[in-house]
Order: sequence, then C-alpha cells, then structure tokens
Amino acid sequence: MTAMIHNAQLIKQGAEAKVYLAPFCQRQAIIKERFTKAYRHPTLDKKLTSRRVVQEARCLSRCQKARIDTPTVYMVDTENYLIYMEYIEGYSVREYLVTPEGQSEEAQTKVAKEIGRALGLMHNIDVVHGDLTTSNLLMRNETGGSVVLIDFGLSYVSQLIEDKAVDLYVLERAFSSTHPNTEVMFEQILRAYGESGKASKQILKKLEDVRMRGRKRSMLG
Ligand SMILES: Nc1ncnc2c1ncn2[C@@H]1O[C@H](COP(=O)(O)OP(=O)(O)OP(=O)(O)O)[C@@H](O)[C@H]1O
Repeated sequence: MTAMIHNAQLIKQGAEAKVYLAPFCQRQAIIKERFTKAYRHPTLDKKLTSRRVVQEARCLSRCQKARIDTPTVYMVDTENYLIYMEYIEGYSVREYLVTPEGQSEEAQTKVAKEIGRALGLMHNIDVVHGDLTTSNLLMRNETGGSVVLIDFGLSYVSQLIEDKAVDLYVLERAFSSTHPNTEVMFEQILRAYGESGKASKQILKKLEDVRMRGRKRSMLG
C-alpha cells in the first residue's frame, strides 16, 4: 500500500487497520486501510472487510450530512479497503485533559458541552459510534479546539435506546479509567447530551440500567 501512495507516512498500526498521513489532491489526507484476516475464508473475508469499509464511510458521511463535525470523506476504495478522509490538525481530548489548560474547570466545561452536543446529534441520526474514547475525540487547531468525532470503524446505524446507552457507557468507562477526577466533566457531557438529543431522556434512563449491569458483572468477576 505504501508503494501505491506516494509519500505515505504510517501514523498508526492497529489490529484491524493501518492509518497513514499522505498527500492527496494538494493537501494532507488520512488514509485508513483495513486489512484482511488470514484465518478467514478469502471470499468471505473480502466481503466482510469491504462491508466494514463501506459501513465506516457511510456513518462518517451520515454525520457530515447532519453537520456533525467529523472528517470529510474524500474517496472510498473498496477494492483495496481504503478510506481517504480529511486530516484533522489538532490533538485528542485525551491529550488535552493532561495539559494545564485542559485541567481548568472552565476549559473542561466548554469541551464537555461540545462533546455532549455532538453525541446527542449523532444519536439523533441513529449513528452508534461503538468505540467512544477520549482518543477518538479530536480538537481542531483551526477552530480553536472544537471537537471532532473520529474512528467510525465499529459504527453502525441503530434506533435502539439500549445501543445508544451502551455507547455512552463505553465513554463513561473510558473517562473513569483514563482521566481521574473528571466525574463532574462527564456529568456535564450528559447534561449537554440531554439537551440536544431527541430521545436523550430515555437514553439517559437506560444508561442507569447499563451501569447497574456493568457493576453486577464486575462484582461477579
Ligand atoms: N481524520 C483524522 N485526522 C487526524 N488524525 C486522525 C484521523 N483519523 C485518525 N487519526 C489518527 O490516527 C489514529 C488511529 O485512527 P483510528 O482510531 O481511526 O484507527 P484505529 O483505532 O486503528 O481503527 P479501528 O478502531 O477502526 O480498528 C487516531 O487515534 C488519530 O490519532
């Protein structure tokens, strides 16, 4: 793949995908390459891998149409399992929260409101992210740190309250395991979410059940 794309720089090698930074149409772009799995039957594997690529690109485009800040999809190559998308210059919320600025109450409130609003809008259009972490929330340099949702690799479309509640729970767990003392910030995310989502009150109610199940499970080991 590096041979096919001129000047590609590998920025992340994951278990499912490689992410490159490369010039594309006179600008820097992100190219995400999903790889096939050797243990699967080749025909089935090709089908599943290209389906994943299409699903990721579709969820990204669906968000973009609803004016949710996500990387613009430039091109999808299902033959080679590639998505070309806008490169967001900035840093992740994960990185931001450990900076002196990111530790201030005021900054955290601002970011929390943006995150909650973006998630509310995303769930309004029935996109479930599937992997919400503070690394998958970027802050754009260009706009002074507005929040961009990335990595729709596990995303899908669902109307189910349960799926959306689990999506929030995944983020809550990510916050509590990665960022100590951010309970207030997470509450603010949920408040903003409650104000911008259609069925958000029901989803937040469901989140309480999901948390309870999570607690029971961890008690049982
Ligand atoms: N559009 C983008 N702009 C800037 N950086 C990006 C962009 N997309 C991805 N990145 C960077 O690459 C990293 C990995 O990307 P991503 O999270 O999409 O891949 P992944 O976790 O390996 O994929 P998956 O979870 O689908 O297997 C991100 O954490 C981020 O640092």
